[in-house]
Amino acid sequence: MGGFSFEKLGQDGKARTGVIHTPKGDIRTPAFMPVGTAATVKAMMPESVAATGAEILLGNTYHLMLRPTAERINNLGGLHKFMNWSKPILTDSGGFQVMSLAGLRKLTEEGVTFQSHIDGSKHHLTPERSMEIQRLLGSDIVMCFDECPALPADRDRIAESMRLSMRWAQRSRDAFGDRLGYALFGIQQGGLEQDFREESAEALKSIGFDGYAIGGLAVGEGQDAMFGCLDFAPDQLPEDKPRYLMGVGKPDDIVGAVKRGVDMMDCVLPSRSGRTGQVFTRRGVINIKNARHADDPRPLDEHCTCPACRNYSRAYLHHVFRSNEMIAGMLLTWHNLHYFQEIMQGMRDAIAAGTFDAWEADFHAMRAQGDI
Ligand SMILES: CCOC(=O)Nc1nc2cc3nc(NC)[nH]c3cc2c(=O)[nH]1
Ligand SMILES: [Zn+2]
Repeated sequence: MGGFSFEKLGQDGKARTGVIHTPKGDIRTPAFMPVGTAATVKAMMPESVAATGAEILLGNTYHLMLRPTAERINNLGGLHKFMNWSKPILTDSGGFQVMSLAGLRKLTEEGVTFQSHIDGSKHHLTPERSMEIQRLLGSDIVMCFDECPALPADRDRIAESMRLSMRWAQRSRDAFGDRLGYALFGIQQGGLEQDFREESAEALKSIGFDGYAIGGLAVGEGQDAMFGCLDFAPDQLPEDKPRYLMGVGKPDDIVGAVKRGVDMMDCVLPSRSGRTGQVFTRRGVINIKNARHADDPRPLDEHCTCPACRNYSRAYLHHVFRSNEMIAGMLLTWHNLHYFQEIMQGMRDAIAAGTFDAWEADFHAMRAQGDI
């Protein structure tokens, strides 16, 4: 079984396209990862997720450690077998979700103690425990245990938090050890500050990782500030390793990030929106709940080849959504995930052909059109 490697196949400006080779399969980049929080991409069967074109999905350490626990999943053969997904899985380290979901948190040099949002039980996460949990799950791409500071934060707080994350990155690396075929990604922090981001990148490079994530963004700073940071942060990271931007995002966020050198992203948006009736299309967003769809015989998107667009009218989707039928979330999630993968495929092809700028112009022009 081979190891883990990143093969760059093309570049257009700062945008790159390539393949991440892993023992569980190849991941073509730029790649979008659906989020499978509780060992399921909500409202989707795993084979449906694969049918959308997804080649890797994300699992959440915080949720799985609380329920059903990493030990139970390990005893049952690991997360791939447990959730019937044989392709690569990336798991987060839990730090970000502890700070955003758990109760009664206490952050120290050692790690984080917190109360479960499910039953109030007390738990402790450290870099070492996070590595153990992700190993028990059988994760193919393991993330360092980090701390993501809530914005806005002053420079001293950002520097202090980043330096803690860098000490935790070293401890994560030491605890991860050498696991052939499995990857450990470091996470750059430093807020929107170019000097702190540089210091963080240097620290991560001196430790050495299989991939480098850009953390601390998509936390309310807004697209302009995020793109401003992405105008320099990816270039601070090794150019021969995958760059992963967490928690992004809307279609135009994704395009802007790839344009600036990002290779991988994850976001709950397409799946969560699918369940709330928000539909993403090449010409903009449709809110299927709106009464104006009640008699509309057209598909969501006449060019889309997903099951929702091939077999159902907007009128039907409006009806089942309004009736709170499960099929609504299933079909709208499937469409959104399919559309997000279509954006990624379009960018991979355009970067390989050296036509990214034209592709991007067309992407934005299509969305400018009014009523959809
Ligand atoms: C997914 C791997 O990330 C981690 O293990 N830590 C981490 N996760 C983040 C998730 C984020 N989601 C958003 N917006 C929706 N911003 C995020 C930042 C981080 C982060 O800094 N660090
Ligand atoms: Zn569709």
